[in-house]
Amino acid sequence: MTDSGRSYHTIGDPAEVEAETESLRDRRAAITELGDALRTLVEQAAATEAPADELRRAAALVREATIPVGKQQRERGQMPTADDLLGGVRMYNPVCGSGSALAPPLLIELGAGGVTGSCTLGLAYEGPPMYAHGGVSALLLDQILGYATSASGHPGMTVRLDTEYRAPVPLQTELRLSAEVVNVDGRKVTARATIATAAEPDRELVVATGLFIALRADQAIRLFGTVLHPDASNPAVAHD
Ligand SMILES: CCCCCCCCCC(=O)SCCNC(=O)CCNC(=O)[C@H](O)C(C)(C)COP(=O)(O)OP(=O)(O)OC[C@H]1O[C@@H](n2cnc3c(N)ncnc32)[C@H](O)[C@@H]1OP(=O)(O)O
Repeated sequence: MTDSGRSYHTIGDPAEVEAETESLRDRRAAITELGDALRTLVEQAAATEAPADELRRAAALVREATIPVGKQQRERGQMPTADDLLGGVRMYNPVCGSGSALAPPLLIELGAGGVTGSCTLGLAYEGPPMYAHGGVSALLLDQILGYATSASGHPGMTVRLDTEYRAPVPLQTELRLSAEVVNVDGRKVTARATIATAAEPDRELVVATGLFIALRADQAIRLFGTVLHPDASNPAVAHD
């Protein structure tokens, strides 16, 4: 989602996302700046035909860059301080996070009947020559399916992802994704998502159906422990 220069993984009305302090805003902007630089590096490294000495020079520069970035590292059980889990801000989400070198990033918008997404995949995501790796398509689809279930008020975890690859997904081409919830059966939520190109949005290249399960409180505690702090206000936890 982007507004006033922000570009990071968030869901919901930005006005409802917790008020950003000036320093948090600045830190998120810096995380996005680093993410942009990393994505450029990853893409150029996947496309480079530079000679060996230039590549070794680049490797030395990158190793140098890891020194300031590596100084203060969080551990697995700690959320990034720039994140707002319940507000939906996940700076390093590998699909949408503006701080992630892995994320295209996929930009997601909430609509009336579901969610839509857009991104362009570079050569770093290549599977078959000129086309996206099938696992990358599944990654994008799982994410947008998760958004659709959350946006419908039924967040959960993916337990099943059926993916039908009808045609290859072209690289360096603007893509359109969409997802909507098609069934809610207690804690089980089914959603459908598609990938198409922006030029031909009705031609479904990849179609996925995802089954999501809302976690019981005991499951959330077992899986996420102190990271999630499950309580009555946590919408990801089913209370039955
Ligand atoms: C901010 C918003 C954006 C968020 C985007 C996120 C998108 C990304 C989403 C993900 O990638 S989540 C990560 C990948 N998923 C996982 O790691 C989940 C791994 N699975 C589990 O940990 C457990 O399956 C889980 C805790 C979710 C559920 O526990 P159980 O497997 O014990 O299931 P449970 O006993 O609670 O069963 C609930 C119902 O689901 C059914 N079920 C569970 N797994 C199933 C399955 N694989 N296929 C079909 N049905 C399944 C189960 O049969 C049962 O049906 P009934 O109520 O009719 O008896």
